Amino acid sequence: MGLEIRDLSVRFGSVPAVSGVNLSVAAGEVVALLGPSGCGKSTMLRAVAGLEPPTAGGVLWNGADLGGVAVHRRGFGMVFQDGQLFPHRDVAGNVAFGPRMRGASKARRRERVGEVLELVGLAGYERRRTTELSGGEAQRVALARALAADPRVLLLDEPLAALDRALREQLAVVLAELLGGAAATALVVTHDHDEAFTLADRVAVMSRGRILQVDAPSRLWKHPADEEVAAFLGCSTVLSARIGDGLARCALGEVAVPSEAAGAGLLGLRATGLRAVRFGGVEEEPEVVGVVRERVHRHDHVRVAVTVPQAPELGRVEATARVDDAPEYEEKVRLWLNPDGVAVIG
Ligand SMILES: Nc1ncnc2c1ncn2[C@@H]1O[C@H](COP(=O)(O)OP(=O)(O)OP(=O)(O)O)[C@@H](O)[C@H]1O
Repeated sequence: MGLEIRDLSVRFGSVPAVSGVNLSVAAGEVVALLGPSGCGKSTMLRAVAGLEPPTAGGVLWNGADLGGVAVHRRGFGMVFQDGQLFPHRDVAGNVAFGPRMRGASKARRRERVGEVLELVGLAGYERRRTTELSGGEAQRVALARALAADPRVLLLDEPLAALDRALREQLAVVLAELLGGAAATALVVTHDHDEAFTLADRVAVMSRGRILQVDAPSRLWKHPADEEVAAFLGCSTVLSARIGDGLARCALGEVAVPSEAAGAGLLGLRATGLRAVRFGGVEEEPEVVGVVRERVHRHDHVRVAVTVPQAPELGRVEATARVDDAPEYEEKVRLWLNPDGVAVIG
């Protein structure tokens, strides 16, 4: 029950934007569609809303096919990147739109507007003009407007993308709480990993019109289904390993893995999965040594690329070092694997 997307395809002329996608969103569940630009996320959301006719397949709500059901009769609420508030109405006028369309009394509308503005943290904003709101406030009003109509499903298309990074991170947490608190059923399109992982119960990774994997964030992070998903989730190095007893052994050493898997496997390493530490030649040479070939200062760490003399086949491998003791260019460093940045592929 809930929302079901079944064998959905949408073509634009010769462009297959969405190709045979299956996905279900249970009542009260938040699912994020995550993928690079042009992979078909927005088209899929628009097809669910009824704004884009499917070439094949369809969308069901609680088992009933929505094929012939017009956009405004689907009972879905939409929020876009730029809010699209009605400029000639104040905040209350925008938020009351849904309840007014459904014939709610004036008193009930006022009550509902107060409730949802409170929910999005904008109590008292009723009479504000939409042109005088900050970007973050405008998006919260857009969300309030969608929520006020008591939608069966919220469809959010990059709801925070127009905001600056700090505000985006802050509002993602607010939105996650809000969706959870309202037990909302939602499908959220985003190209931002952190946003998807913050908001969603499950994340669907899309590429070229298809869904590659749908899983809970923690599972997706530790067990990407294949190398493409792993690369998309930031694994810049893939290397073979022997896995057993909760340990993976590879050319860069040993690391704890949560995998039940045993035998030959593939590890995906994010830069945070490999730490580069100076040893200055004072101590005995460590087991796994890298030579720094590139270094870039990032906000809270130094990103280095190293070559590993004992595993030249890996080429340059990304690793992280501490800001306050960052190795120099060409310096030899001790390498160790950090389980937080290591995924078991497949
Ligand atoms: N109205 C349209 N007419 C023709 N082609 C379209 C149309 N809308 C989208 N496309 C094409 O369909 C594909 C998927 O586009 P879509 O906007 O769904 O991707 P997206 O993943 O949402 O990308 P972004 O993150 O950049 O918004 C792209 O190749 C795009 O160029």
